Amino acid sequence: MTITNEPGMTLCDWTVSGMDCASCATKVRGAVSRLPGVRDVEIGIMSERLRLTVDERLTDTDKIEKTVRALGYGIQTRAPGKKDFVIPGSAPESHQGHSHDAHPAVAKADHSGHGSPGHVHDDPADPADRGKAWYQTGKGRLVILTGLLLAAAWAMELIAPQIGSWAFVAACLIGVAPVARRAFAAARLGQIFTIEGLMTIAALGALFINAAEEAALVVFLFAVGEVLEGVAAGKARDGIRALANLVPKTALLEVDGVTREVAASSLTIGQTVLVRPGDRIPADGEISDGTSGIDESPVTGESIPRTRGPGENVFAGSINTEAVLRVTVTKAAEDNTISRIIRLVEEAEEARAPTERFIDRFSRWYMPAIVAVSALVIVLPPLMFGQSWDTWIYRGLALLLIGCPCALVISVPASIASSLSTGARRGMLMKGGAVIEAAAKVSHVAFDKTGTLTHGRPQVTDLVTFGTTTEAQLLEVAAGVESGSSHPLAVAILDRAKTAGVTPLPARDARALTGRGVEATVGDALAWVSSPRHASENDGLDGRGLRQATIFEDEGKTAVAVYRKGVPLGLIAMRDELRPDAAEAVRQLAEMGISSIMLTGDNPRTAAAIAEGLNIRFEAEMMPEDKLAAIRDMNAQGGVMMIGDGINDAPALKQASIGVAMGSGTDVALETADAAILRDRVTDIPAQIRLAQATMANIRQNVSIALGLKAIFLVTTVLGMTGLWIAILADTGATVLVTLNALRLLRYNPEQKR
Ligand SMILES: Nc1ncnc2c1ncn2[C@@H]1O[C@H](COP(=O)(O)OP(=O)(O)OP(=O)(O)O)[C@@H](O)[C@H]1O
Ligand SMILES: [Zn+2]
Repeated sequence: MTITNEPGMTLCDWTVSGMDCASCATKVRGAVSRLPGVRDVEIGIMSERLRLTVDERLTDTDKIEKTVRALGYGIQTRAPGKKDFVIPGSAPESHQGHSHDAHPAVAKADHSGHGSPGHVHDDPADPADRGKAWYQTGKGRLVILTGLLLAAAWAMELIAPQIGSWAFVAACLIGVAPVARRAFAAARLGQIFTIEGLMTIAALGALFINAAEEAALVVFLFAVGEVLEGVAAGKARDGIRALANLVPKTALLEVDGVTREVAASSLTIGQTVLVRPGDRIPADGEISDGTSGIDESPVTGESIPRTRGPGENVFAGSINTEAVLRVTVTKAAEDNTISRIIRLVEEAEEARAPTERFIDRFSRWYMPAIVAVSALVIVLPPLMFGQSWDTWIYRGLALLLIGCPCALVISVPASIASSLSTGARRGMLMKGGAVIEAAAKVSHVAFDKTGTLTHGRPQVTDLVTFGTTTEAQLLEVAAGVESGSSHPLAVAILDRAKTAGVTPLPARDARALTGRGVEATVGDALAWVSSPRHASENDGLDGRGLRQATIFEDEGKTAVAVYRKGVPLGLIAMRDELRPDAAEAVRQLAEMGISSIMLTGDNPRTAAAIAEGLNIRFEAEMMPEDKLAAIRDMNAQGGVMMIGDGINDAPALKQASIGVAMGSGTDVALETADAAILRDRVTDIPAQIRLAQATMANIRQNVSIALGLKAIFLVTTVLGMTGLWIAILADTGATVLVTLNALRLLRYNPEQKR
């Protein structure tokens, strides 16, 4: 679900730090959504991002900050230096002085969230605060508790059991205090069933029935769990952090021959930056001076550096490998390709998969249900069958701990986060869990021909002239008609005219005839460049010309006819080379049980010649609406993934279960598709499906681990076979296990066939 800015509503964008466990996100979401004026809350555990849609009833963002801080997490606005919250109708000045961005110091000092050892940025500046924060994180508590437990055990052995016992009580109370504080804060904000709450009740309850040793052990294990959860979550996040670190912070700005270092985020369009060999390029731009090898692997995943020279585009984050370059900035920092990719990956993490929504709903009643069952377990046997209270209180408390749905809730986002960073490293982007789920189930892949199976850069191969027309005259007219068009065929014709030194004739009223060609007025007559079939239907091509066109088409070339009203001028044949790995991609898909089809507007003979080399089914002479219908049919027979260049086949991409934009470089329409492939590799399509399948398998494993462990220990607890500390292990242990399993996806190589 994406949040849109409806009229009268505003979007707030925050970073929340310290959320390592899934119940954290649930807690923050629950508490914040209770604030008046908050309409919609999106939260990503892995991206640490909190986005809100609010209306005018929320008069001050301080409320959001306070709420999140009260729960024990750090919060910072997303766009430093930018006012990202304006209340409609209120005077902007009243908010200027009251900056929400000026809080980094406060945010830093307040990182008391549960276990966040992985965070570099949460070292509080003040030593006293640092000590406090350290204690409140699981890590600090763990060190202190370890000491206390050892001391208590030693006292019990060597001094007196009674003193040892008290030492355990003390350890338990010290350990549970910060947990209880968080539980209390959450309860005050309306979040009654939290893992901290259950923990506190279980620890105090164990003290109550004189199980101090075990209570202390439970508190200790909980701290262990928090530390491990923090480490694991930090690892899962690293992928995204690494992306964000790709863009250099500073740039060498050149003004009037003088260079000085400036913040990369301050660069504006049109400025010139100097990029030394070995440096990362600070902004998307065009090379104005110099030629060098550019390693784009950080952005597109393409590992072979390419030589780029003046006039060519480069991406922010790529590495200049050889020579000094001057680059003219063409995009502001937030519009850089890499920034768009990062935003996309972050948003992808927040877009919850259907499975995840189901689990969220499930956990909402699961926790209260377990609390109710625990209460019954405590009360019923002693009251009805006269059994011992202590036994059943103990079992009830253990059940409470099993009531934490953490492992289950984190199972899906952890897998998805790992999967997204694995994909992003290879230039494979998928917009969220729902897309991954759909991609894993795909049964058909439909390819557009140009720009996906082929390079999308056709070259003119043959010119045929009729009557007295010369090649120059033919090109003059054709280039004139095509001069307004950006169609790959038009580009090829204009290119050829240029190399032949022919100036296109001036043309006006150019009009695209979808799927057929272009018409325009050249001089005082209408002229066309169109498919042979369209031309022969309009007296632009005679039988002999049509036969010649057929010959070209059988060779896999695309022929277009050029003619004036009733006067055939000639034929232009063009060939678009197949991508070298297209056949391999189709073969891999077939191996995976997925059928491929090529949908093209080109004629059946050219299509057949191309399809033969690929071993792919095809449908030719398809108008855009035919493509839509074909995709709708395939949708009905199971999922279909449509691959296009994302520029002119947006409707078909939208119609498919998954639309994948493919193509390297600036033109990838990241925003229009569900997924994107940034490298020039068709085999990335089967790889992406493999990654999706591996992700879904990982999620299934995680859900089984989480539910399986809970189910087993639920039974053993009620039967009295396992106790409190096993219960806590079953919770935090499962969470850690699930996160570790998700991390395996970081090392998964989707390019390797299974
Ligand atoms: N600008 C143009 N100049 C000449 N012919 C054109 C032009 N645009 C379209 N045509 C004719 O229409 C046919 C179909 O074009 P269209 O752009 O609809 O195909 P497409 O389905 O996008 O192609 P592909 O499957 O190759 O990606 C082309 O093969 C060509 O014969
Ligand atoms: Zn938890």
